[in-house]
Amino acid sequence: MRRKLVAGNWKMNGSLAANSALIAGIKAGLPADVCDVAVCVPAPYLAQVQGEVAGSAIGLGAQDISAFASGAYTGEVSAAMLNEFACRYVIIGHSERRAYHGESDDSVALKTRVALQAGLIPIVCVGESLAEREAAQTNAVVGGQLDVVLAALNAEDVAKIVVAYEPVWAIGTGKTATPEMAQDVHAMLRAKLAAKSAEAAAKVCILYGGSMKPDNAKELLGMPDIDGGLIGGAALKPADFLAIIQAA
Ligand SMILES: O=C(CO)COP(=O)(O)O
Repeated sequence: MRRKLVAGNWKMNGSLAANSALIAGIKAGLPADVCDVAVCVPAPYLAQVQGEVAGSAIGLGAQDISAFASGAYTGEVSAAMLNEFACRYVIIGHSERRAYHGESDDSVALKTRVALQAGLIPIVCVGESLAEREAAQTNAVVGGQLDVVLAALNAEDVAKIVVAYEPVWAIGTGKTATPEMAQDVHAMLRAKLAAKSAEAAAKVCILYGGSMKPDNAKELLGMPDIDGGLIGGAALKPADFLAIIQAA
């Protein structure tokens, strides 16, 4: 049985004061040992949040990682730097990075390898646009995105990744995939993992992301191949984030 993971993606939100209040609120209501919990925070706040989650069950994550180890890469944050702040997770290939920062499938695959080599757990994001869904391209697009990552990994490494299915049209829009729609894609992704390694497919958490809220979390998380959530807006409100954790 896979342990569920509920991860908050704070995106480019927060401030020193708001982060403290948010973490304090989550810690105050965090149920004991329900599921794995993480917050993926903007890089400048890694040190702050590392201190504030220390000793709690909340894991720390980053939102991107450099494909390079060090040197003349202005604006980049390396795996070694993430490790210095005790990051456990790193989001890779979020659709916002693919759309606004030219992140390609090949770069996502490379960054996934870099994260694994550094002992970080990559949360590899895949997802289709509305136009692609309407053109019945969902499985081809989403499956193709995962294929590029899987081609870059051996079976042992595949078992260490987390996959997040985030339909682009559901992110921040209030429109959620129905549990059945999400389950169909998750099952397709699980089959791709299984083609690489049955053992890995049984272990890998496949998260759903895209307007997951307290009122739809239970149904989504009740599907056989939905192993948790990658939460945007609702992760910025302690009560909502805690309700999703409770639903898991
Ligand atoms: O992009 C997401 C998480 O990475 C989802 O964002 P929302 O939960 O705000 O739709």
